Amino acid sequence: MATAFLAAKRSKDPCSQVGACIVNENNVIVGTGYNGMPKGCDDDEFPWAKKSKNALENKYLYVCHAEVNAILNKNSADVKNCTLFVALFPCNECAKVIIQSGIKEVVYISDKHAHKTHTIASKRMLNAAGISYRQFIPRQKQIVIDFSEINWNEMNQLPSTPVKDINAHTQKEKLKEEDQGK
Ligand SMILES: Nc1nc(=O)n([C@H]2C[C@H](O)[C@@H](COP(=O)(O)O)O2)cc1CO
Ligand SMILES: [Zn+2]
Repeated sequence: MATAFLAAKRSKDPCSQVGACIVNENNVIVGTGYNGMPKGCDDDEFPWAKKSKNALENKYLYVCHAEVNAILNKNSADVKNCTLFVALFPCNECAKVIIQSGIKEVVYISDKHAHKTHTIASKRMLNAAGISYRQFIPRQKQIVIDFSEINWNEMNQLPSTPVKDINAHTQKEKLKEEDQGK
């Protein structure tokens, strides 16, 4: 799921950055994706608006959802029996592609559009197709990516800035727990 969230960071959608990550039966990542305009449709030229009276000036007719991009980006022959990790519950259009692609499980974090028709239709199709879905409850609220970590051993010291300390602390706690056989 963290990989899905990392992929989301690449999205140019100013409102909702959504990421998806597909893993195979051995939990190996076979595809990632995020919501964005189709290839050749410049992210800076196509509209990101949501509420223009002219539907052609809103993003919805153009944007490719994270789930579909992750499936299309797969580096394996297919995604049969794979699990899709995605930040938001898939819409009806993505559900169709998920079903047709052979993905067998969807793991999501937020179902904030549960009341909307596209989610209700999505669940109806996923249920009918026998695709399971479950909510992911993260054990930790955040993971900090610290590029300087790679030099820790070399420097033979722990980082000193507050952001780095979050990682240092987590790392130290983890090592302590491992030592204690937890
Ligand atoms: N499961 C999803 N995957 C996605 O990639 N998206 C994308 C489509 C839009 O770019 C954005 C939703 O825009 P907004 O209505 O929250 O401003 O997130 C949305 C959903 C929700 O169904
Ligand atoms: Zn969708």
